[in-house]
Amino acid sequence: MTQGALAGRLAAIVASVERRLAERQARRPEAVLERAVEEVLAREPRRSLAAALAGGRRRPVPAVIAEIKRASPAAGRLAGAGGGSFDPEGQARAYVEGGAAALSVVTEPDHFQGDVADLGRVRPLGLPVLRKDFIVSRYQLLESVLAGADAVLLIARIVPPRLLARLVRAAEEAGLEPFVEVNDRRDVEAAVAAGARLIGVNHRDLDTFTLDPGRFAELVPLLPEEAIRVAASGIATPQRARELHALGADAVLVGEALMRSGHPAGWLRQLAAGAGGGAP
Ligand SMILES: O=C(O)c1ccccc1NCC(=O)[C@H](O)[C@H](O)COP(=O)(O)O
Repeated sequence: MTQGALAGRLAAIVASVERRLAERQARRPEAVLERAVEEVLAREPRRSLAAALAGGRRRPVPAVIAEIKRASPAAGRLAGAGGGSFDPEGQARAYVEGGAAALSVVTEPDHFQGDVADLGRVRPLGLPVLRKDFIVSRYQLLESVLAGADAVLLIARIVPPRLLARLVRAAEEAGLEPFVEVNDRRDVEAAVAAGARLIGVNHRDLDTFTLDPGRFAELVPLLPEEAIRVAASGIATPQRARELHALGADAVLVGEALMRSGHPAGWLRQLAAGAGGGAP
């Protein structure tokens, strides 16, 4: 189903996603989800992530997709790291107060301690909600609508180009906006061929989980002018977000720095004020 040549750690993540997916598919047929999706979309139209980020290059500061990430393979536990329990809605409210344009929620449970129910917990706050997971099938797209997502991450690295194109179309047909993440030139070609409008350049190497801070600058000239360009991962300070904006990012996607910050609204306001500097 997915890319045959996935390396060790990424392959392990995708394998556990596929195992859980097969269990859910066996319990609940896709046709049942399809009917439920129609009802949800009739009741609750989706919000546009693209509209929230469009034109970011021409604004004084980039739009921010602020992420709820409970843990990650690279960083370990991030939510409630100080010992307290984690309140995803409270965290998202701080992002809204700080002026975030959209919310991202990492939902993968085994390696990121994610919870798909967080999508529904933050949806009432009114911003477009991006589901970040390892999507390899249409079934997960339907689940994403039902859980409260407006947009879904599609990682070019983990699926062959033809499946990527099918998932982009299937996401749109399900009422979702596809956000295609790229790591290298080959991924960019696949994203463009798939018709992606929202493209995220991830600084994190998905095989080694190490960060390559030069990746956005390297790949941005290959992105179509009309694409909405997002720089993602390893953005530790407002100053770094401004540098990526100067390189042509409409938006930045920030997870760990906001999760670790004692004052995420302040972090975001510092970016909006153009103050830059270290992490608040
Ligand atoms: O975060 C990880 O360690 C990770 C490892 C393997 C695949 C994906 C991973 N992260 C998903 C993301 O895309 C990031 O959460 C997102 O770009 C935010 O990055 P950061 O600001 O560095 O938390």
